[in-house]
Amino acid sequence: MFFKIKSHTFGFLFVSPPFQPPSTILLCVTYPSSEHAGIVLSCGRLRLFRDLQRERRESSPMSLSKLGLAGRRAFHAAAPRAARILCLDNIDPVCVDIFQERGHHADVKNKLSVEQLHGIIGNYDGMVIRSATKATPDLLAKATNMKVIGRAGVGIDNIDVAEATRKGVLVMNTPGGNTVSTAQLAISLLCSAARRIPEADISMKAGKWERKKFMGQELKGKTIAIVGCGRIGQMVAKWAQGFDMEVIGFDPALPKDAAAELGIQLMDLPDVWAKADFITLHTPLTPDTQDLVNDESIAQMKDGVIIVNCARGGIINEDALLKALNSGKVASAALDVYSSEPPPESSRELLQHPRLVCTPHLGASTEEAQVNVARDVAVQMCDTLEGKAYTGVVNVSYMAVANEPAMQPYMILAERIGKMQAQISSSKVVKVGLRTYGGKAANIEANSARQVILATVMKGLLQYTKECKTAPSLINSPFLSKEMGIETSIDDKIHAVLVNSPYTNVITVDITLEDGETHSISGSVFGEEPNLVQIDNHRSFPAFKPEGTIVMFRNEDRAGVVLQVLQELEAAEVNVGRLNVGRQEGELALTIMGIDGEITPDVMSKLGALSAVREVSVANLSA
Ligand SMILES: NC(=O)C1=CN([C@@H]2O[C@H](COP(=O)(O)OP(=O)(O)OC[C@H]3O[C@@H](n4cnc5c(N)ncnc54)[C@H](O)[C@@H]3O)[C@@H](O)[C@H]2O)C=CC1
Ligand SMILES: O=C(O)C(=O)COP(=O)(O)O
Repeated sequence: MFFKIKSHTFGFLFVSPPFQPPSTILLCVTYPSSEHAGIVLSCGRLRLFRDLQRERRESSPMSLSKLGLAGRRAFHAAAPRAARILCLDNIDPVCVDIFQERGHHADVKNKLSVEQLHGIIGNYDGMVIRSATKATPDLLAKATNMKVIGRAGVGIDNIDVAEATRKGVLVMNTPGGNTVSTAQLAISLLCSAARRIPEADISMKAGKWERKKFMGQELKGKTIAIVGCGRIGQMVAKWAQGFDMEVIGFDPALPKDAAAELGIQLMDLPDVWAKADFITLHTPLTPDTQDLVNDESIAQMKDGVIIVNCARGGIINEDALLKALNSGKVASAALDVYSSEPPPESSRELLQHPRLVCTPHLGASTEEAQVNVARDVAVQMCDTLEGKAYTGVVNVSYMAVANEPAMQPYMILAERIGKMQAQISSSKVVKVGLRTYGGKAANIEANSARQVILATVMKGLLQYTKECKTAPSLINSPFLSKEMGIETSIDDKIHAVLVNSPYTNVITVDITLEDGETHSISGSVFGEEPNLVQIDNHRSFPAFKPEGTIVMFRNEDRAGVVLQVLQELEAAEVNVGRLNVGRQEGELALTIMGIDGEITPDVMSKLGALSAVREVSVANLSA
């Protein structure tokens, strides 16, 4: 292989792509300007570069900074060094201190109307909220600079996560910081309901002394059901065991043996309802948990059951609960959360029910929990805005992998293959299949790496898909692809043509067009340098750097055909900087050239009109 050639006039010239010395070569130096467009032709016969690619390059002079960091670029380049953060919902001051220490600007606004919030949200790169602010599609539409929403707490049901994802906004929460406080409130409410403390308190304050009226019950020996055995549920389980309660539970994500180690006997919901003396809810509010406690489930419960909800309003159907309290089926209930907060006037009957204990969403309202979540959210958001870590991100699982330096060349390659696939396709792409193979510094066969690569391919592809109305990013491209009905898949098998190839890593992107046509492009990273190594089933395809504007066509493999193309380009003052030809016995050749600047549709039609040339396409692969 030639990498550089000594020239008396120019010193060392780097040869790019690396050039395998054939029997005869003709070397000429051209000027990369339109003034000298086509000067290569004046040197006469051009010996075409062929079969260069099947050689591994273990090192490359190209640096990552020269390549540009695709992953970081996708999220951070647009973020200013000093981000502007809006802190809402009475967040603890430690949050602002951390943003300021880290060189960011934080504004605290605790009394904004929805209109006022809509008016200013566009100025901010980040927003910190608790449960009061609703991140609705309307708000997100106005949050044109938003990069990350930080929930200082656990529940994200007040954030339209799908819409945030579509807009390329990361959503993060801070689970853990308020676990102890919320579990403590759940146990407090349990005890309050079991011993009727609030009722007795009201009676005493009314000047009464009613010792017989408030008979309660012991927790010892009773069965408590934990629905949702995550952080809070597990802590409640541990403390309930301290009261000598028998703990049963339901959580589809918790393995049975892990539950057994925690002393929780897992069972299906109908058994949970039937066996429990006390039920405490600790799931997020999701379509699965909405109205989980309803007329039907209450009917399956023991008479006199006590229900506690410190998780989310909406998990209990409030009408069903009121009926059950009135009938005595539910002996008492304790609520910290409501389907609408603050609860409307229509909830009065429930809230004033003598056997309902209620608190105004206080689970996380302790000094300790508020400092914890405010500190965690600020650190997490700073780390993310600075591209250092992605802790707590709930809507995109692969950001940390996308940020690894070793992934950057693969992401550049993936994005450019995606761009190329979209631009050379004659109709809409309906399916995209990814195959990855090998990798050294980065294991591109790992599931998370494949997700990053696929998202990056789709980011590039959607940029050139006219049906895509939202700017694609690493964050939203999987979501947008799904929304646009583009089916994506990951396959383990290497492309048939590349079996036994010497490449140590390969990314292949197979696409299917709406008319059923299929295309495949493979690339490989040599050292840190992305290269295209395969297009469709073309054997002996020359490695080609996917950069700048490239023109590609199939042509009859005979003297003068490429020359005709070059002459057309010369006439249009288009300078050809790179040119490779892949040949295949008895078939059309595949010519790929890198040109300076743009090529007009008119010139493209002229190339297309050449009788020995077929399927001319152009792709802009600039960063
Ligand atoms: N009242 C308050 O101030 C607070 C309320 N919360 C609420 O508590 C919830 C739980 O918080 P953490 O324990 O920290 O979250 P977590 O994520 O650690 O635990 C939630 C558990 O619920 C389980 N789950 C999900 N869907 C389920 C279903 N359909 N049935 C049964 N289990 C299901 C999950 O597998 C997970 O184990 C939060 O989502 C939030 O809504 C959290 C903090 C404070
Ligand atoms: O963390 C949660 O999910 C909570 O519900 C706490 O809500 P808050 O931050 O106190 O409004």
